[in-house]
Amino acid sequence: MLEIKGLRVTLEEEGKEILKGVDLTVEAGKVHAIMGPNGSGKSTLSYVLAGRDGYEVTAGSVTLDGEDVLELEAEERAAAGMFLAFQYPVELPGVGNMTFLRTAMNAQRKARGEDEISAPEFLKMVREKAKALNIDNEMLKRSVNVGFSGGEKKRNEILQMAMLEPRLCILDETDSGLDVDAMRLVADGVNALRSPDRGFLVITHYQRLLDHIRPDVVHIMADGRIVETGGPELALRVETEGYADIAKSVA
Ligand SMILES: Nc1ncnc2c1ncn2[C@@H]1O[C@H](COP(=O)(O)OP(=O)(O)OP(=O)(O)O)[C@@H](O)[C@H]1O
Repeated sequence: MLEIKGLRVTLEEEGKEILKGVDLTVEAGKVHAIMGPNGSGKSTLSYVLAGRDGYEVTAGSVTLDGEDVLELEAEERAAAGMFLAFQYPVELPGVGNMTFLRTAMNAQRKARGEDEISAPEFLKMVREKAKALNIDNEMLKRSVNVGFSGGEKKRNEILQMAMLEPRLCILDETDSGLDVDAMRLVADGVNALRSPDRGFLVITHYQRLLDHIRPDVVHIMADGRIVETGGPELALRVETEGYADIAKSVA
């Protein structure tokens, strides 16, 4: 489904190379996790996939179901079914959470040539999904993420993901700053979305999220490359050995 080949990326302003040849394939129905030391390029990879400005792709390719992702604008990527839950969700003062969700859903439906979702259908869906994530009606009425606690912002990201039902979900450190109960809710939200035609790329530092979201494949990124790939046991190895020992065993 998602195929990344030899991806090299530099920062536009400084010309510093961050990604140094990333190869990664995420199949439909699979959950891939990426772990790795601070500064190894994990967030950069997610930003480049989402189409954020400021990065220059100097080599390699990214395709989603055979379509060249790098040629698409950020909103076209979303319409193609990519969703990114950010490490630092943005606040949108003056934009109501419900209005935002409905507008985003309808923009995607329009791009796919589908009819807009009706108000009653939308309300039913958002209430149901918000309830599962312990997001109350008052939070749905507030401006997007404004004054939300860190954990509330992360749960709100998962609500967006649940409403948009993307083909490829990318979660960038969605577990950071979550208390144990909130992490469970986030993990349950992700697990509820698992399906044979949906793929996940989960960036995380902690094994504990992966205890709840059982990944099919775990990758270790170091210095802008995927240096090791394995099953869930690789995440456990990181927990006990740390990255330095794994990097040594790879070198
Ligand atoms: N806009 C920027 N300006 C300067 N340096 C940057 C910028 N964006 C990324 N970098 C650098 O690129 C490297 C990779 O950063 P990135 O955020 O992708 O790492 P990460 O693996 O996600 O780290 P962490 O685990 O700490 O979140 C770091 O050294 C970072 O300082």
